[in-house]
Amino acid sequence: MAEKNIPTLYDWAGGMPVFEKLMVVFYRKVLSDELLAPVFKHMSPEHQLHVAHFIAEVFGGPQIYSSSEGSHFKMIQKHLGRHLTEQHRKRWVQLLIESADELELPEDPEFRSAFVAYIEWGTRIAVLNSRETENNEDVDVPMPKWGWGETKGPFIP
Ligand code: HEM
Repeated sequence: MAEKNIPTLYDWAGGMPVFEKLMVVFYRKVLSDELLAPVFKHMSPEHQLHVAHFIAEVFGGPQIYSSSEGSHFKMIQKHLGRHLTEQHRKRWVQLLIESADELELPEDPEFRSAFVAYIEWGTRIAVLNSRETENNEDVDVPMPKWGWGETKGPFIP
């Protein structure tokens, strides 16, 4: 397959409606989870939409989060001083994967490998940032970009 025809993870997942629905289902689970509910009880009404836009952008979607809602710097800022634990992180990952299954996001090994790799990376960064009280990043640090990685996808049956 010519490189220019390789879809982004965003397109392969089904575009923005899929990311927005994913976060609705995910935060419903989060708020009824006894470990995570206290962490998110003060989240803003826009939170789930912002996270949907953030992840969509990382996966090659439109620059909605970084152009009008926040920046990578601001996202880091939101995690500072929250003292997230490995237990929080693992539950977050588990609930997100369950939500992806429920919404029938693509199940092919290539997509799921790239998806989980980002979630694993992003949540570990969030935990590290949550131990800091100051943001040591550059204010204009670019958004992360995530592609197919080692699988060089997408899945071709
Ligand atoms: C890939 C991993 C993650 C991404 C991409 C991410 C993304 C974000 C973004 C974009 C915001 C800002 C939302 C806004 O502008 O309103 C945010 C805030 C926040 N995140 Fe994360 N996050 C991740 C992992 C985690 C984990 C593992 C936890 C805890 C278990 C967590 C807890 C929070 C909390 C508590 C806030 C602030 C909510 C509020 O009170 O408004 N995040 N995150």
